Amino acid sequence: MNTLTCAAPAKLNLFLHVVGRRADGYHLLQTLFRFIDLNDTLRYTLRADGDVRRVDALDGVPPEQDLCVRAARLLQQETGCKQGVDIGLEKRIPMGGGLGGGSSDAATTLLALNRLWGLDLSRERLMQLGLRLGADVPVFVFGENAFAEGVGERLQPYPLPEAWYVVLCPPVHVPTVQIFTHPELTRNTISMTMRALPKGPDFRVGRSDGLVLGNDLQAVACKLYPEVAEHLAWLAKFAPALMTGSGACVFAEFATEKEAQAVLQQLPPNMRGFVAQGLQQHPLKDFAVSEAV
Ligand SMILES: C[C@@](CO)(OP(=O)(O)O)[C@H](O)COP(=O)(O)OP(=O)(O)OC[C@H]1O[C@@H](n2ccc(N)nc2=O)[C@H](O)[C@@H]1O
Ligand SMILES: Nc1ncnc2c1ncn2[C@@H]1O[C@H](COP(=O)(O)OP(=O)(O)O)[C@@H](O)[C@H]1O
Repeated sequence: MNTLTCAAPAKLNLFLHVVGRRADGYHLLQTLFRFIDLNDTLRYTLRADGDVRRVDALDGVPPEQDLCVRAARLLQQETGCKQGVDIGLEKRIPMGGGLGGGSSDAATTLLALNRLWGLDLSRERLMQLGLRLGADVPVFVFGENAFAEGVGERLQPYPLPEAWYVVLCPPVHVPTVQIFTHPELTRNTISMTMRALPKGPDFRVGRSDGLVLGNDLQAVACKLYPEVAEHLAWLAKFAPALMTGSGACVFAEFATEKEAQAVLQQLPPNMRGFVAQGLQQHPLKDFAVSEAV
């Protein structure tokens, strides 16, 4: 086996609460991750000389900062592996939209090279390595829709119903760090247990009896980027609408693809968006093996 072609799916945060802050400044979150069927495609080809190379450029991301390259080099450092790889990336997930594309590319790289290089690291070990690359990486290695705590590394599977999403992409780039460091960010939402949430199959975005499940990063993002507020207001005419992650993308949930497409067709010409189906699990879920418990 010399090459592998693998998908890296996007995610939505179906809600996101900021419940505290760690001593190092990182924020403690509670969030619900859902994978969707918008993928980047990555192609890995073995190199015998030990080099890790991106074969096509990604706008605005120098190779040494590229999360795929960093993931591959981290694996080499940690395992002493002497093999290299050429990495091709077909980018479809909008960058900096809160859809987790960079993190997902990194997770897919860890999973794919673990196999291509024959490293045999466990899922848990790959998740630990992933966390060093970004707070969102572990869930993609975990491979299931999940309730996440901590900075996103404490994960419990959360099965979700079939659903379609209209996702709108406001034409702005929202830097994650700008939202998390904003003085007006609220950081004291009451923490809850997963048992307080509706049972997975009953979960509906914005319609969870008695519980307010929003995105605590949204108010600051809307203040700094009025385009985010405008896109939310348009989508909210059809169904409860929320921002994903630190933005800028916003989404609403629908029970059928037909309903979602009907909304997308009414999108004004100055707005961009797409329809995506919620996945039940990550396409590479079976690529890693968990440690025995
Ligand atoms: C907000 C979320 C929700 O899923 O998603 P995105 O909007 O990025 O998709 C994530 O927590 C983002 O995770 P990720 O994009 O991996 O962030 P990182 O690279 O680890 O962090 C970027 C910067 O954001 C701040 N940060 C990030 C995560 C966190 N829990 N607390 C923070 O304060 C830190 O200042 C950090 O330096
Ligand atoms: N392979 C990659 N794909 C996308 N972004 C990357 C990648 N490698 C590094 N980055 C950097 O990570 C930033 C965040 O990207 P991304 O994960 O797509 O968005 P978000 O964190 O908002 O979900 C990008 O703006 C880019 O500078």
